[in-house]
Parts: sequence; C-alpha cells; structure tokens
Amino acid sequence: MSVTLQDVCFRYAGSGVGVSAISLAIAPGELLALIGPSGCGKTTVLKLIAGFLVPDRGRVLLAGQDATHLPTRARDLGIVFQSYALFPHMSALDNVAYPLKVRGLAAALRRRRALEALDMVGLAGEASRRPAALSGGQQQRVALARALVFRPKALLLDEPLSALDAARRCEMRDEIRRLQRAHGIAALHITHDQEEALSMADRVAVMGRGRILQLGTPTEVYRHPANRTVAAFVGGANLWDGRVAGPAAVDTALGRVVTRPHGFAAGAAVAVLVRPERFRAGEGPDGINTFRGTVERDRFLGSVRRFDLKVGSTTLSVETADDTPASSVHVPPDAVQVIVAESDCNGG
Ligand SMILES: Nc1ncnc2c1ncn2[C@@H]1O[C@H](COP(=O)(O)OP(=O)(O)OP(=O)(O)O)[C@@H](O)[C@H]1O
Repeated sequence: MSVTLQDVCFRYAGSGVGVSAISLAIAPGELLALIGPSGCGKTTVLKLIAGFLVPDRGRVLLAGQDATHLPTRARDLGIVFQSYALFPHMSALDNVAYPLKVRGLAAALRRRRALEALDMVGLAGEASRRPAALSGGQQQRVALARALVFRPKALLLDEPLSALDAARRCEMRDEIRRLQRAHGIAALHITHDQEEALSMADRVAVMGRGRILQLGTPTEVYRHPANRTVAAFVGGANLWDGRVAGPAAVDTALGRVVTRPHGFAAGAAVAVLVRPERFRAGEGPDGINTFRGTVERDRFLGSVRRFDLKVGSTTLSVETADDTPASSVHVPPDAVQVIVAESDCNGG
C-alpha cells in the first residue's frame, strides 16, 4: 500500500508550531527516512499519517484512497515508537498476539501467527517471557513483531533502534529492510542517526522548521544538497561563504577556490561545500585548492583519521585514511560544490 501526503499543514492549537506544505509519497516496499533537527516536525508527520492528528489542510491518502479523517484503528498501520510500549504483564507472545485479539481472530490462530512473527524476529524461544525479562534489543524486536503480525499496510517507525548497541542496530536495520521489502510494506522511518538514514533508506526527506527542505535518494541529498541547511545537516560539511568569480571559481575567505562548473551568475553570493573525506593530503597540481595550516584535534577512528586543520581563521574538518594528519591538504575541483548561500528555513 502506498502512503501519500498532499500539501499537508498542521498547527498545534495555541502554539503556532507544526508542519506546513508537506507532500510526499512512499511506494509499497519503499523505505523513506525522515531526518532533521530536533523539533522540526518529524513525529508530527508520523502522527498525521497514523491518524493521531488530523491535518488543518491537505490530504492523507492510503493506497490512493482519501484517509484524512479515517480513525487510526481503521488504517491498518504497524507503528513502532522509541519506547516500545509493551504491556508489562503480558508475555512476549501475548504482546505480539494483542493486535490480532483486537481484530477478533480466534485464539488458536492468534497464537500461531504471533509465534510466526516472533520467529521472524528471532525470538520464538522467548515467547513466554515478560518484557522485564528481555533485553532492550529483544523488547524492540517484540515491538517490531507486534507491529508486523497483523500484516500492516504500512510501517511507521519513530527511532525504533535507539536503544540498541551498534551491532544489534545493524542487524535490526537489515531485518526491517528485509521484512518490509519482502512484504511490499511502505515504511516511514524517523531517525537521528544520519548514517542509518543514508544506509537504509530508498529516499530521504530532510526537514527543517516544519517543512521538507529536500527529498531525494541518499546520494542526491548527500552529494547535491538543496541548500546550506541540508548540507550542514546531512554528513560532515565544510561550508564557506563566497562570491562567484567565474563559471568554476568562487572567492572565499580562504582565497579563490576552483569548483566544478556551477551555473551561478558572476558576483552571486553562494556557499562552497567540501565534504571532509574529499580532501587529499599534500599540495594539489599547480597549488590549486591547496590549504596549509596547523593540525588540531587529531583523532584516529579505526577506518579513518579525522582532524581539524586551522587555516587562518577558518577550521577545515578533514577525514583521510592516512596514518598521520597532514598540515597541507588539497581538494580536487570536482569535489567542490557550489550551493545556494542561505535557505529560507534554517533548521528546527
Ligand atoms: N502536543 C503538542 N502541543 C504543542 N506543540 C507541540 C506538541 N507536540 C509537539 N509540539 C511542537 O511541535 C514541533 C514539532 O514537534 P515534533 O515532535 O514533530 O518534532 P521532531 O522533529 O519529531 O522532534 P524530535 O526529533 O526531538 O523528536 C516542536 O516544536 C514541538 O515542541
């Protein structure tokens, strides 16, 4: 089932805060990650899809049908929140079987389906345990099984993996993707973890101040951010203000930077973006885009080395695979993007 929002606006009564002009469509089997600074409206969007909130304007469509005023229970959505909200007095099995009970299925069928769902998340052996006797990760798995047991038409996930350690998180990401793809379930996934969003999602929507600032594939959003706010929010970013000096050149506080061809008019105020991993140690050919400075905050992170290079009053954030930090670095022109100077909605 597809999930569509058409120009949805919502304001919390008396606060003036909410979301506006939200349009998005999630296809069956697709996972859309929703990211953005705290308070930008991600959970509000989820609640509008779930039917916990009703839009002031615009429409919510489920499988192409207008569901704007449909009650939550009639929407058939699997929802997993950060707090798993399991019933503490019930076993894992009864927790998972609960949505089937609400839907009036016979006891034997409920039990069979709930066991299948627990098996699906690798917890068939823990069916009789109560939540208190399960680890945080196991509880999240039970919550996921409970959200999937009634074969929901769409899955809404609000920080469902936040309580897990790194290894379990990776496992669960794969698990969610596998289940949701295999069953053709449209999924909305809210996360604070950008790596999780970029690695899991088919597409990513970046929100700021109640609006969608950009919606695209992970590569598009990372490589071609629509504006400075998105660039700064998604991944590490070196951003410098500048003025266009030519079709592939921008003057900045660090001097003239040669860029990929950018299409902005001469003299336009722009921002220059260089991702930390695009720097190379040493001087560039003919000294182009070469920056010399003092190494600060050098950290070895296993697969990469991350350090700051203080160049005049600007600090560059650099990531390399080298064994030692470099006091001079360069960036190839094709790794330098030019983007709109300012966004009209700066974060949340
Ligand atoms: N019930 C409410 N009444 C009034 N304002 C609210 C209510 N719930 C949320 N808000 C406000 O609406 C805005 C969006 O909140 P929302 O929970 O959607 O943000 P979020 O992006 O999910 O944040 P976080 O990442 O911190 O969970 C915030 O400014 C928040 O303070």
